Amino acid sequence: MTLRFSFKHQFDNQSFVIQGEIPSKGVTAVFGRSGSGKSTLLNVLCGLLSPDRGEVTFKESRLLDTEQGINVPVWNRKIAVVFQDARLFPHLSIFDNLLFGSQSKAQNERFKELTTLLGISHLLDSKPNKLSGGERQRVAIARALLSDPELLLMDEPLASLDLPRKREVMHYLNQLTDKIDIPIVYVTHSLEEIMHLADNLLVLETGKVADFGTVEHVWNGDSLALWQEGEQHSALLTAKVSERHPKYAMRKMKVAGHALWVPDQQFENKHNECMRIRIDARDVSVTLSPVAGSSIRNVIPVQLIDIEKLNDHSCLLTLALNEELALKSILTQWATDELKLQKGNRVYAQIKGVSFTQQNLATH
Ligand SMILES: Nc1ncnc2c1ncn2[C@@H]1O[C@H](COP(=O)(O)OP(=O)(O)OP(=O)(O)O)[C@@H](O)[C@H]1O
Repeated sequence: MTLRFSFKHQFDNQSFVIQGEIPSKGVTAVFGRSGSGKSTLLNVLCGLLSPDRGEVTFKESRLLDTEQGINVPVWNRKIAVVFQDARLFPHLSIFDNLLFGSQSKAQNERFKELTTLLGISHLLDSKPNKLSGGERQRVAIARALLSDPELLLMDEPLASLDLPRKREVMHYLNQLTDKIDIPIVYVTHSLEEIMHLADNLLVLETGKVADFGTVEHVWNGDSLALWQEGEQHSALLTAKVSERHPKYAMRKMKVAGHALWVPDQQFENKHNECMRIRIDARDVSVTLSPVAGSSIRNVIPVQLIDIEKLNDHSCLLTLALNEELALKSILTQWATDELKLQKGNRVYAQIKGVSFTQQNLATH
């Protein structure tokens, strides 16, 4: 673990007792309801807020220790922050914005690498007002990284963009996070961003850490239940890209020793790579035996390990693929009764092909 924090702070109407550790690699998403303390945590990490009591240690050096009177100022922490709005200087070109406050020279390899990775090389002579919101945000990310930080904090960097722009910047961020080797702490309200970008997930609830772990672990646990109400339940699994179907444009994905067939989408170069796959509970149905003559290609033997009543008419089933991984399925109470489903039953999960859209697969 590279970044450790433990602090207490009291605002007029809200107290925070937040402690945790963030690994030295990858993207750690910070998620939680409005007011749960996400920005407060970021502000303490970068030094914009001095908490009442606490400590922050980064790579064994103390950035904050209220007992010892240590509080390294923002500009000496080697931490860069990207905010929701790009905060570019309107009168400067993109080139000058990028070099503002940076040690790097334009010829510098790093400059070339970052502007290429973020797809902004062709924008260097423009002024910020000529750029789209997504492009401005990509410039802001490049500028943050050109200050050679050892830690990057991002506070809802996509929140002010419309959906197509969000996806555009997410695509660039995805490539970037594979290439840069500093840890990123990424505040977001979006499960889609988490699925596509994050390795770890820290969930805050009313000023406290409610959960922390790999994205898959936290996603499939209970702490995201508020965000996955009713029809929105899903399971997030890791799948290995395997062979293409000899006749049809379908690709085999291996999940927990089972094969899932999904529409083949730009997977040629990804053989044997792992991807994330989100399977929505509404796309999973249950049969007591494999049905002959069904149109559904994906039929997997599972064990029913939990039945939860969602409302008057539907139930949420948890279907174990193995000891660690499970699918979720939403069935009507009627079907659950008629099939006499009970915990422990061995049944078959049928997964509809519609579950495998581009949005449900992440090259993470
Ligand atoms: N400077 C401040 N002065 C007084 N109270 C504050 C201050 N900053 C934050 N708070 C309080 O702390 C709470 C948590 O704020 P914070 O910005 O950390 O939440 P958040 O999880 O980032 O919320 P959001 O998702 O809405 O940005 C706020 O609801 C507010 O009540």
